[in-house]
Amino acid sequence: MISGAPASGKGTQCELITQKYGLVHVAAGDLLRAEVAAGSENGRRAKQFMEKGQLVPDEIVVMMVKERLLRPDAHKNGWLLDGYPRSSSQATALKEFGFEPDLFILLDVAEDTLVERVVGRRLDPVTGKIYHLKYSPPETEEIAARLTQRFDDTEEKVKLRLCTHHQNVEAVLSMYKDITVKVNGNLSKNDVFAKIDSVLDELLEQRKAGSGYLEANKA
Ligand SMILES: Nc1ncnc2c1ncn2[C@@H]1O[C@H](COP(=O)(O)OP(=O)(O)O)[C@@H](O)[C@H]1O
Repeated sequence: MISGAPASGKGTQCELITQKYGLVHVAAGDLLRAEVAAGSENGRRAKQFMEKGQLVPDEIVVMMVKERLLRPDAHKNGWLLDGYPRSSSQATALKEFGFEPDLFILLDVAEDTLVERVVGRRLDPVTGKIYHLKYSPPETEEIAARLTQRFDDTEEKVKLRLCTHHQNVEAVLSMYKDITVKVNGNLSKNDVFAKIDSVLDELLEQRKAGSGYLEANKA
């Protein structure tokens, strides 16, 4: 699981993590935006909350995330949950569905950095890649020309989302304190990934050693 304030770098780090570890990236925000784009009833309802930077009601988000996690690819390759859970009720629902995370990564970023990142954030609708006009500019003019901005990526709206984040983050953290790794998200995206990569690598080593132990015991 990866968590953090709006624009703390969750989506950017998920791109790098899934490239290296082959996990299925399940981002609640992306699932919701897909429903909004599809014009579904859930999407129409969700947009009302998203525009105010408020959490979309559990009865929409929880089922959406659960169905995605139950798909074979997530079961086979493992999942990287991004932007969920954002409340204790969402964390409890996940546990009741039998989904237990191995690691909870919390990206920690200074507030003024977050606002600057949001205002400059752009998305490539063709590849889904995340860019920043100043810190991670598009590689080509062609990409630059088609970049879009999220409807909730304005200075006024990110302040609302930050408020929502601060209201909920402690309750969620308290449920994963034994597996939480806090990562300094103010660094460059590659330096942040280097830290996350070393933690994941160590976890895999432990897992292998552990299974080796179990195998040895069976023999
Ligand atoms: N787990 C969630 N529960 C409820 N609403 C959510 C959840 N994740 C995302 N949302 C809604 O979608 C919006 C965008 O979320 P996201 O794409 O994760 O962006 P960010 O992390 O930058 O806020 C949030 O402001 C909120 O309205």
